[in-house]
Amino acid sequence: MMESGRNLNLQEKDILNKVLSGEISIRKVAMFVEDWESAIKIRRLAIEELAGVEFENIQNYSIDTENVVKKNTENMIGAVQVPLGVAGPLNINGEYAQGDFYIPLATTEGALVASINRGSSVITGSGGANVRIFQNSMTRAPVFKFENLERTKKFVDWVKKKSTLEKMKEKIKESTRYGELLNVESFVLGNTAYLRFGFDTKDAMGMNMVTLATDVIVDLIVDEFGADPISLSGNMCSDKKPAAVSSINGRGKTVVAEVTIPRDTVESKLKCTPDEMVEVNYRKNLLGSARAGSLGFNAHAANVIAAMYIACGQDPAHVVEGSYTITTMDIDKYGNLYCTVTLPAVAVGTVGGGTGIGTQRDCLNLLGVSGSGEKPGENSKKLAEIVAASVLAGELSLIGAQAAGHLARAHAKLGR
Ligand SMILES: CC(C)(COP(=O)([O-])OP(=O)([O-])OC[C@H]1O[C@@H](n2cnc3c(N)ncnc32)[C@H](O)[C@@H]1OP(=O)([O-])[O-])[C@@H](O)C(=O)NCCC(=O)NCCSC(=O)C[C@@](C)(O)CC(=O)[O-]
Ligand SMILES: NC(=O)C1=CN([C@@H]2O[C@H](COP(=O)(O)OP(=O)(O)OC[C@H]3O[C@@H](n4cnc5c(N)ncnc54)[C@H](OP(=O)(O)O)[C@@H]3O)[C@@H](O)[C@H]2O)C=CC1
Repeated sequence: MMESGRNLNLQEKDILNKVLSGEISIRKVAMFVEDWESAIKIRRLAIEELAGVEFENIQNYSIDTENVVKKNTENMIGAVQVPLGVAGPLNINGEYAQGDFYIPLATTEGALVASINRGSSVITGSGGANVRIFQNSMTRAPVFKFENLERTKKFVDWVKKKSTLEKMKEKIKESTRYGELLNVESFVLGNTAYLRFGFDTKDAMGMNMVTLATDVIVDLIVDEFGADPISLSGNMCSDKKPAAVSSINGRGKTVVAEVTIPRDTVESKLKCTPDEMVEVNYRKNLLGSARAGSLGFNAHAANVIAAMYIACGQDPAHVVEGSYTITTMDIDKYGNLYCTVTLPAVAVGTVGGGTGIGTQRDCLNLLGVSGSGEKPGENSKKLAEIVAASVLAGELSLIGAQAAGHLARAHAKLGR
């Protein structure tokens, strides 16, 4: 356990004083000390002085800071901890995820882990969740401006040519070993054109990878067509913002999970009937979301996705895309409950980003997906399937609780 305390050597004291006097900026502390731990300690003590607070906890952590300060977190001063719960076993019959899984959930919302645990037990007792990935394409969309419509049209026609796509595919080899350009779609608004590039990023979630790859493609476009690039990201991607384009066309992995739950299991485990659940799903998730103008038609996909993403070192901002989830519930011909969740945009990786940090790596290891897959891409697909099955568990339990009239009771008992 790292506890870099308040003891400073003479050199560190001198630098702290210079930070406090404004001679050295917080950002540049690392340039004046021998190791990154000293820099973290000096910054934290400086912030204590400047803000008039005394930290009691953030200095205690087990993170290997060398990699974190280089790759993840600028101006590091410590770490916050999020409690980790586990749900499961959750039985999954996916193409990549097969068998029983224990789901790591980093959350402070009482009743959430219990809910996913209940959903997992219902799914596992019903023979498991079937899961399939229907699309795999991480997007980045630069924006270009043209002097007039004629030139805009010429640009879009040029982009459509097979030979242009081939050149772009070749060009990105300058920037990535694993990334592959799959396709490009053009969107026009007046004299502005957006190119929405789709990439296979293998085991990386891929946003850094595709940003760098798109940058070299933009160089090619400038050289070969002479277009005026306005921004490397023009929001048609659409990264970390709710957008119909990502919900409809998909972004990252598009994943669907299904389960059929026997009527008596619904009654004994979820304390309601399949018919009551279908009614709640229809009037709440479908009609209620439509009336609200929502892009998501689910109960709390974001809850499950946030807890898993934080546990597994994913970028939590991509919870936005996770919330496009659509939940369906029907009664099959035997009177059992048939439930599906469709997640159009799951942005997950098992290499890069926060996946290398020790505690997050432990969670990925728990799921058997840390690092590169045996065949690159297999681990991130397995993780995406596990995320979808976990969302299915969360939907079943919460809709069950609302159908049984247990939502408030559960949160009164477990959440306060
Ligand atoms: C809380 C339960 C699960 C109780 O559910 P229950 O059926 O009354 O509890 P039970 O004691 O009969 O236990 C049934 C199973 O639940 C699990 N379970 C039960 N308790 C625990 C526990 N302490 N720790 C771990 N697992 C637990 C466990 O799997 C257990 O099976 P067993 O192990 O006994 O064979 C249920 O009422 C429930 O799921 N409620 C919904 C809670 C929920 O999903 N909250 C999520 C947050 S809500 C929110 O943020 C979004 C919202 C609501 O605003 C969105 C919207 O608009 O809808
Ligand atoms: N830059 C941006 O605009 C944005 C960045 N982010 C951040 O980006 C980070 C995630 O980006 P991401 O690109 O996933 O991660 P990294 O930038 O960490 O890149 C992943 C690296 O892993 C290498 N790699 C090794 N093995 C594999 C494998 N099996 N499959 C794929 N790649 C492999 C790739 O090499 P190579 O490239 O040579 O193939 C790549 O360089 C997160 O920290 C996130 O917060 C989020 C949103 C936007």
